[in-house]
Amino acid sequence: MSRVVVKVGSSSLTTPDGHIDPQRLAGLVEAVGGARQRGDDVVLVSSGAIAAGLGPLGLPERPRDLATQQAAASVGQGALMAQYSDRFARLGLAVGQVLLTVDDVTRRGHYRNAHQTFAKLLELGIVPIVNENDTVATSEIRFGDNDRLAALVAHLVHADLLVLLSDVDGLYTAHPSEPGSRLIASVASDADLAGVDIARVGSAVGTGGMVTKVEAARIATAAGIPVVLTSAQNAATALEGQAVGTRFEPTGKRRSSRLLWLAHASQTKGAVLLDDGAVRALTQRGASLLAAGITGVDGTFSAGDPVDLVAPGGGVIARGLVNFDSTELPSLLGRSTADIVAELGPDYDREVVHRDDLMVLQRP
Ligand SMILES: Nc1ncnc2c1ncn2[C@@H]1O[C@H](COP(=O)(O)OP(=O)(O)O)[C@@H](O)[C@H]1O
Ligand SMILES: N[C@@H](CCC(=O)OP(=O)(O)O)C(=O)O
Repeated sequence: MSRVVVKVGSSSLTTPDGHIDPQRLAGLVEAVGGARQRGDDVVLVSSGAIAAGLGPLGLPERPRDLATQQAAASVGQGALMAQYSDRFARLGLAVGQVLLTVDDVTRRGHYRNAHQTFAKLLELGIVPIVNENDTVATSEIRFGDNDRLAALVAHLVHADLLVLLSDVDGLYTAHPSEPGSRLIASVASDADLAGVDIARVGSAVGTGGMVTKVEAARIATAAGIPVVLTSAQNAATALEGQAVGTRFEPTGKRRSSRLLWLAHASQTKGAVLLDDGAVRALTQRGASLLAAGITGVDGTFSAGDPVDLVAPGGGVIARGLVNFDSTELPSLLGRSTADIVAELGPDYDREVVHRDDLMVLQRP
C-alpha cells in the first residue's frame, strides 16, 4: 500500500466557457477510485475553483482582480465539490474538503492541526480534496499556484509519490507546439533540465504553466518524493505505477515539513539584518538568532510572522519565524540576552528566531 498525492489543473477539469467538464472529472474520479480499491491512500489537490465559477457568473475570461477571482472561486469551489462528492459516492467513497492558506501550514499550531486533519481523514478512508482557500486568501498570503501547494501537501502527508496532471502528457524539451520538441521521460537531477524551455505560458485558465510544475517537482524530489508529470487522461496509468509522462527521481531526503513550507510557501513580512558573526552562527553551527547579532530591521511584522534573515552583503541566507514585533526589535539590537532580561524582565528571555523555526537557504 502506498500514499499518493494527485494534483489536477484547471484546464483538465473545466471547459473553455467556464464550466466543469463532467466526463473529465468522472474519468479522474475513476482513476483515483481504482487506486483506493488497490488499498492506496490518495489525497487529491484539485484546481478549477476560479475556472468553474466563470460560467455561472457569466464571466467571459479569468478575471484579473483579486475580488472577482475570490467571488468566482467561492462559486466554483462549491460546484466542484458537489460533482466530486457525487462521483466518488457512486464508488462508495466519501470526500472531505480541505481549504488551506499559507498561514495554516507555516505557523506552528496551525501546521500541527493541518497534519492531524489529513491523518484522520486518511485513517477514516476519506479522500481529502484540497485547494487553496481562494475566497479568503489575499494577495500577500497566497500560494497562487496549486503545483507548489501539492508538493508541500505531499510532504505534509508523507506521500510516496506525487502525480501532477495537466493538459500536456509530460515535460517537453520546449513548448510542445515547437517543431522538434520531445518528451523527456526521466529527470534525475537539475542537470537534466539544462536547456529545457519552460517559459511559454500554458492554457488560458491555468496559472503557472510548466514553471510551477518544475518548481513543484524540485520541492518534492528534494524532500525525497518522486514525481510523475503527465496528462489527466493518463491518471489511471500513472496511479498503477506504470511508466508514463515524465518521472522526476528523488534528489534529497525528507526534512521537517513545517520548515519546507516556511522556505517555499510563505511570503515574508520583513527582514532582519545580521552581522557576520550571526551569519556564521546560523549557517555553520545551526544556532538560534539572538539580538546581539542583529544590525537592523526592515518592514512591519508581528511576533510569529515569517521573516527573511539577511547577511551584510544583502543575500537572504535563511527564513525564520520571528519571536518579536518589528517595533520591539530596534531597542534590542546588538545587546546580549542577559542585558535585555536585566532591563526588561524574564518575558524577554527568548531568541529572536529559534533554531527550530529557521531554515537556512544558502550558505555564504
Ligand atoms: N517545455 C514544456 N513542456 C510541456 N508543456 C509546456 C512546456 N512549456 C510550456 N508548456 C505549457 O504548460 C502547459 C501546462 O500548464 P498549465 O496550463 O498551467 O496547466 P494546469 O492548468 O494543468 O496547471 C502546457 O499545456 C503547455 O502549453
Ligand atoms: N486555487 C485556484 C487554482 C490555482 C492553480 O494553480 O491553477 P492550475 O494552474 O490550473 O493548477 C483555483 O482553484 O482556481
